[in-house]
Amino acid sequence: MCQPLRKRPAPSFGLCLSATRCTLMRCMLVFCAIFGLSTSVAALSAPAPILLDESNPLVQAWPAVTLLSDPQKKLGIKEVMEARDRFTTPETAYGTLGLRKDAVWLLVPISVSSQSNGLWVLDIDYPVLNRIDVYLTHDKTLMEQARLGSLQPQDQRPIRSRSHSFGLKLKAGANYDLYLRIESKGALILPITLSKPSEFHANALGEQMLQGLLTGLALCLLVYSLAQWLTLGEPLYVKYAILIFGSLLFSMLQFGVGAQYVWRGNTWMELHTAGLASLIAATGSFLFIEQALEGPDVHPWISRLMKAGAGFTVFFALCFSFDLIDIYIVTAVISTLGLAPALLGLPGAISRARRGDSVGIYFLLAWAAYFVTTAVMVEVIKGRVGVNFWTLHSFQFGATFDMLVFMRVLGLRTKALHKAVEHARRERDSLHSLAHTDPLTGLPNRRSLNASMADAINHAGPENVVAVYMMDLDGFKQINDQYGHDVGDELLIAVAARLRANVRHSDLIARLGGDEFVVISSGLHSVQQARDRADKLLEAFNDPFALSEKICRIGLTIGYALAPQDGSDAISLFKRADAAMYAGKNDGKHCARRGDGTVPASSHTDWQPLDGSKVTEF
Ligand SMILES: Nc1nc2c(ncn2[C@@H]2O[C@H](COP(=O)(O)OP(=O)(O)OP(=O)(O)O)[C@@H](O)[C@H]2O)c(=O)[nH]1
Repeated sequence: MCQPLRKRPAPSFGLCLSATRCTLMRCMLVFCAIFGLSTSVAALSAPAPILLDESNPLVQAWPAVTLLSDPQKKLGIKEVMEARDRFTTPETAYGTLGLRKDAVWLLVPISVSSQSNGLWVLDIDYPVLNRIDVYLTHDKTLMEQARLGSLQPQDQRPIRSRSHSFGLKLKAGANYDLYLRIESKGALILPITLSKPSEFHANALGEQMLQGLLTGLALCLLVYSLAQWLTLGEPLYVKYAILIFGSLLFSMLQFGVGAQYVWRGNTWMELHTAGLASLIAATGSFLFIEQALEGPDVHPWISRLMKAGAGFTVFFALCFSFDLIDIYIVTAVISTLGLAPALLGLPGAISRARRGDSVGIYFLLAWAAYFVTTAVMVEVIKGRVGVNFWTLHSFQFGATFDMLVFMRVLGLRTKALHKAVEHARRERDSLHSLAHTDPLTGLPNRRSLNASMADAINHAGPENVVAVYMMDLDGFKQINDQYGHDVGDELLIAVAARLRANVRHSDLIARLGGDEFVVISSGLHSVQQARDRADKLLEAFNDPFALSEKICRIGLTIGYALAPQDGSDAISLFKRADAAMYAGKNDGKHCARRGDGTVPASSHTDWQPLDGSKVTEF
C-alpha cells in the first residue's frame, strides 16, 4: 500500500501522501479531490526536462509533459518532431487528459545525469489505454520505438506486465525527447513514471499484491453468494452475485488483471469489458436493491421501475455484446441509469433507517461511499481531478466497501429468513400439537392415537403382545351433575395423572373424549401379563381422588383386546375392546373384560377410524 503512494504523488499533495498515512489526511485528500482542488498544471513556458538521476529512483513525468493534438490521427513521428514547438502544456488536472476522441502526442524531455547507469523503465500505470506508441529520440534522431497498449497482446509487449512499460537504455549525461502517441476509447488517464528497474518491480509488486487481494476478496464473495443461492434458494444471493461480478469485471479491466491473466490478448474483451461490466453491475444493483428493500417502505411502482431498469440494462448489454450499439451509447445509458437504483431505493432506505432498521442504515452508508468514490472517479475521467493513488483507486475501494456492506445486508436478510422459518416451524408444531392433543388433560387425542396404534400393531407377535385397553369412568355424569363441570374437569385431569402413574413409560395413554380413555401397552409377553396390567389399572382407582375442594371416588370399567390373539388391525381390536368394556358396564361396572370374541357385539360400539372408513364387522 505504501509503494503505490510514492509512485504517483501529485505535486501539490503527493509529498503529504507519502509522508503520512494517517486517516485524517486521506480524508482531506479525498475532499480535495472531490472539490477539484487538485492542481491543474498549466504552465505558461515549456517545462524543464526531467532529470534522471540515481538518487531519485522514481520520477513523475507529468510535470514535464507537453501535448499536441492529432484530430485526424495522421501525424507520424517525423512531422511531430518538426512540430516540437507547437506542443503545449496540458490544461487538465494532474495526470489526466479526460475523455478525448483525437490521438494525443505527448513530449517528455529527459536529461540523464552523468552519474546514471542509463537503465530506466518508462511506465504508464493505467492498463485500459488502448494504444500507446513510444518514440525515443536523441538530437532529432529516432533511437528506439515500441508499441504498448491494452490491444497489444502480452507476449508482444516489451515488458510483460499489468501496466504499460518499456525499458530504456540511455546514455549518461545525454538529453532525449520521449514522444508518446496515445489513442484510447476511454479516458486518457496518464500516471507516467520513469523509474529504476528495481523501483519499478517493487512498485509493480505492491500494486499487483493490492489487486490480488481485492480481486481475491471479490471472488470469495462471488463464490460464497452463489453457494448460498444454491443452498438456500434465496434469489437475493444471485442478485448480489450479479452485482459483484459486474464490479469485479470492471476492476479487473481497469487495473489490468483481466488482460494479464484472464482474457489475455482477447481484443473483444478489451473493447467490451468496460461497457458490459458497467451494465452487469447496474443490472445487479437494480435487482438487489429492489428485493432487499421490498416491503411497505417501497411503493410498488418503484419496484416495477427497478425491475424495468434491470430489463433495460440487460437489453443494452446484449446489444453491446453484438456490436449493435457502441461504447458511447453504453456510456450515455450508464450515465443515465447508473445512479437510478440508488436514487429509487433512497426513500425506502431512509424510511427504514428512520425506524432504526439496520438494513436502511447500511444502504445509506453504502450509497454515501458509492456517491463519493464514483464522483471522484468521474472527475478524474473528465480530467478535472488529478491522479494519485487514492483518486485512481477510489471506485475500486468504494465498490469493495459496498460489497462488504451489502454482504452484511444479506446476512441480516438471512437472519430474518431463519427467524421466519423458525416462527413458521413453531406455529406448525403448535398447530400439530393442538390437532393431536386433548386440551384438558394434555394427553394425546384420538387422532394421535390412530397413528401410534398402527405402528404398535405392525410389530405385534406372540412374543410382543400389544394390549388395547378401552376405559370409561363409572358414574362420571353424576359427579358433573352433583358438583358441577369444573369439578368434573378437575377429576378428568386427575384421572389422566393417575393413569400415567400406573403405566410404563413406553405405554401410550390417550383421551378419546368425555370420560373415555385408552391405554396401549406393547411388548407384553403373555395374555396373563395383559390381564395383570388391567387389574393394576383397576386397583389404581380404589383410592379416592383428592381434588382442590372435594375428595371423589370413581370407578373404572376396562375392556381390552390383544394383538395378535384377538385381532391384527386397529379397527377390530378397538371394536372388541369397546364391546368388552360395554359388557363390563352391563356386568356391574368397575371390572375388566377381554374382548376375545366371546363377548357379543355391543350396540354402543361407535369406534371409527379418522380416515372415515366404516367399521363393517365386529
Ligand atoms: N366435566 C366434563 N364433563 C364432560 C366432558 N366431556 C363429557 N362430559 C360429560 O361426561 C359425561 C359422560 O357420560 P357417561 O359416560 O354416559 O356418564 P357416566 O355417568 O360415566 O355413565 P357410565 O359410563 O354408564 O357410568 C356426560 O355427562 C358428559 O356431559 C368434559 O370435558 N368435562
